[in-house]
Amino acid sequence: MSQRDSSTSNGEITQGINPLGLEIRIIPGRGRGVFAREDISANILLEESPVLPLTQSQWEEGRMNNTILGEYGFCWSNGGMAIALGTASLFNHSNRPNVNFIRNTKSGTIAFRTVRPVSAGEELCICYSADESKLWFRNRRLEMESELRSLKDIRLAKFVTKQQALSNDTLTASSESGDLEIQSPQPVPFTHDIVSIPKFSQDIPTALSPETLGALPPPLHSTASPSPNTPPDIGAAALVPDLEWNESDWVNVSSGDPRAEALGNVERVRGHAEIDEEEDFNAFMQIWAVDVDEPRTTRFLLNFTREMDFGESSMRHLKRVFKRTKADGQERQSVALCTLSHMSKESITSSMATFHESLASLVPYIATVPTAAARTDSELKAKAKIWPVIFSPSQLRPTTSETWSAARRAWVQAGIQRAISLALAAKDRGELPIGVFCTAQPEIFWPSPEAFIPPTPDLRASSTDTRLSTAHPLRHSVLNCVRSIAYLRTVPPFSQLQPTRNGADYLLTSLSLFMTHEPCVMCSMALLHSRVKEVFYIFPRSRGGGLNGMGVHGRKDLNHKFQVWEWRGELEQSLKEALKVDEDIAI
Ligand SMILES: C[S@@+](CC[C@H](N)C(=O)[O-])C[C@H]1O[C@@H](n2cnc3c(N)ncnc32)[C@H](O)[C@@H]1O
Repeated sequence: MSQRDSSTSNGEITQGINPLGLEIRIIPGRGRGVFAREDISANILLEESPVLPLTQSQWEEGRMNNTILGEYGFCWSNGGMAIALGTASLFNHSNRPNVNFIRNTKSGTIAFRTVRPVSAGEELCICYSADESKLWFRNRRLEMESELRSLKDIRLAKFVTKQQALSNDTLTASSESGDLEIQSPQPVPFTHDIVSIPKFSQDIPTALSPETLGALPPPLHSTASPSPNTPPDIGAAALVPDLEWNESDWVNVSSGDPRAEALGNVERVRGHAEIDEEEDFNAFMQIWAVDVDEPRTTRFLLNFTREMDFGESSMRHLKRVFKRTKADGQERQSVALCTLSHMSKESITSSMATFHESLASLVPYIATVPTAAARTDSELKAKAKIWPVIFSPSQLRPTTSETWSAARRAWVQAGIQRAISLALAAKDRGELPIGVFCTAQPEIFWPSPEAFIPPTPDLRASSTDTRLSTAHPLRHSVLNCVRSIAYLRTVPPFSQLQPTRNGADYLLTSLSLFMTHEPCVMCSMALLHSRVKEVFYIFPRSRGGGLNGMGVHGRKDLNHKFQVWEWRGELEQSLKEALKVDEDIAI
């Protein structure tokens, strides 16, 4: 860390007054730290610090994490943060702390107690987090180390002068052999000569303009009139003439309707994340738990778990208390505490003892519990035998459209038919027979507003593949469609709409896409970046597909997920032949 100036004008460190005579000292690489001047026994109250509590919105809106206060905040109630006043706010972190802290949100104080005997001269440390990845100063150090490593690589690539190589040698040696536990690397000397950045040639335009970008044809679903300067379709987005999109095709189809009989269903294409999630639903994890015979003790324990901030997200599905009947007919209550990585057994034991004497004799043990909530009655019963969990039927994902209303299935079929018409029209023009139709889901099908950003109404685009006519390898139908929607959003009426929510006017946010063919990996990623809501396609690819193949739509390591459905309706053989694409060309 950068060393904070904590000394007075005459160079001495400012010492607070405290009954135990704790001393503040500067430690290289850590700033200030608090030290014991004398031996201190275990379980001694070092300080009861009053705090400055800040609500979650005060903390976030004030961007406190980006200020110096971000390094001093303690998690507080309701997502808020608190700054402890007093010497205790200078306790550094150790993963084997000798000091424990208990927050009391009612009195607005934090009590700091020794967890074991501390010798004179020892630094007093608390544990900021058992999860190393949450220690911001460690992350900073790792970043600096990686910068050092890349400097070394550059040097090996002979981009650095002999003199610079010497200075880097010194740096690298100190970072590799130094005490990485606490030492930050020395600052890296800045040199302009390590890599030379090529300058842009004068020929490259510095600003993008309509001339350099090329213009698009007029939007087909908007009332905007073409600008007189707009050249005819140059194939940039290949908007095709708008076909009739007639609500009456689907809106009145009800289950008794003979038209409903002829509707094809769609089946969910599950990505990797959904498959993993399914496995998680039947998996188990381990937590710390304690057994209690006295209901009164359970109440103290529940207060303790609240004070300790044990509301971890990975345990929200678990009921905190598991009531069991012992062989002698007496009731025993098992209480879930926290995950194994959240806190060590020793820290829990000492914290319980500090919290209340009735908890001092409890011994945490490892309990095996379900990793997820129950989605069905039978899951609820089966999991309750291991550890009771909450009931969450909404997490049961439909795998087919069989349970959807006839109108919704008719809407899907209309979208699919539209994509087929587009593909056939493209084939007539000598293009690959691939069609895409993008539209907003009608309001009657919207899920609950909290779970969904409402789509821009009436925003639609139809597109086809234009790789052949433009001799442009990137003019895939999906990319053309994304380009069209991007353009439509820049012209009236869509450019004049106020987004209902932040991000609601971003590309394909909450829109649905109907396609004849499963998109390739590039197009699947474009859909992901565009925030599409759902994709329906007819033909999976045998290889190179981004959805059925690579599962791009459901990866945990990507920042957006969307649903994918394969259409399983009847298609005439002649139509299948007409829509065949040579995957060697089209991938
Ligand atoms: C709450 S403050 C502790 C007091 C701080 N050392 C000071 O001088 O004000 C937290 C900051 O101390 C530093 N720190 C705490 N524990 C550390 C450790 N184990 N190793 C390196 N730096 C540490 C980090 O810069 C962290 O952001």
